[in-house]
Amino acid sequence: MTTVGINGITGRMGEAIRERASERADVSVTFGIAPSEADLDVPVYEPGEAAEAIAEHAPDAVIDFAVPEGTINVAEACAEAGVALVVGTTGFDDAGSAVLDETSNAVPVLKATNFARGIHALLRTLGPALGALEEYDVEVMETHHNGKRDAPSGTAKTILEEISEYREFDTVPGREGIQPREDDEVGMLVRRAGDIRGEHEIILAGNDEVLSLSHRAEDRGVFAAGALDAAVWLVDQGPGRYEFGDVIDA
Ligand SMILES: NC(=O)C1=CN([C@@H]2O[C@H](COP(=O)(O)OP(=O)(O)OC[C@H]3O[C@@H](n4cnc5c(N)ncnc54)[C@H](OP(=O)(O)O)[C@@H]3O)[C@@H](O)[C@H]2O)C=CC1
Ligand SMILES: O=C(O)C1=N[C@H](C(=O)O)C[C@H](O)C1
Repeated sequence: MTTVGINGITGRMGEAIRERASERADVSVTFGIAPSEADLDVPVYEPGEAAEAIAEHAPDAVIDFAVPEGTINVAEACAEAGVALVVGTTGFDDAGSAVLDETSNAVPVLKATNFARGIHALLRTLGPALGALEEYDVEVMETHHNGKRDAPSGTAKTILEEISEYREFDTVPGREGIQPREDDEVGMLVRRAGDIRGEHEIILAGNDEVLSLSHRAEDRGVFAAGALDAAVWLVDQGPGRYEFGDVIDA
């Protein structure tokens, strides 16, 4: 049995993880961290009490779906206590990413911008598609619920990074006015509406044909399941940085 604490336990993903974990026998949520008070079936600590919470519950791992400053706070506590860290939070700046690198010198850290297995299958099809359609224009679009803070999504940034393995381009965030498309650009379109869980689409368009690669998460349970799988796998690894692909390939 893998025991985990959730950083951001009162959020949309915190709730989805608690729900998914309650259906599994291999993992148990023993506490959470969030700024607001909450009456849950596990104790909830304030971010300033992260070290105390970890010392008291001695979890095998912490799963983090919060905000970047909250991730940094809990990462430091995990490094100090020797606890594995799964990071789902998106929107880090370079300094935040450096803290995760530093944390991984002490403990195993697995960060993924998307814990849906379908997204990883999509990412793996992207290279061959770009290789086969070298002259085609590429555009990326993501759509999320109206409560999402960061844009473009972490997954969209991962998709752009993957494209950059195959092409040199400038990312153009939407277009306005007179702005004809250049050959070496990728448009990055962002939509926020309703309670859409998360949609990503890449089009490769030539003359007279369009290849569309798309993924739609229909329930946050799909991210929660992946994050729990990642935690169960990560606790057996040594200090270092890991990706969700490592869990999928294991
Ligand atoms: N990698 C993936 O597969 C996925 C990643 N995400 C990412 O996860 C993150 C959270 O998403 P979502 O659950 O929708 O967001 P929510 O806004 O619903 O939840 C955020 C949670 O973080 C808590 N929080 C705020 N500040 C801190 C802090 N300093 N320390 C600890 N906890 C804090 C909030 O508490 P309070 O309510 O008290 O403010 C809340 O519990 C986002 O970055 C999102 O992009 C989301 C889905 C999938
Ligand atoms: O905030 C969300 O909801 C999501 N965030 C992740 C991202 O930024 O890519 C993953 C998923 O699309 C849902």
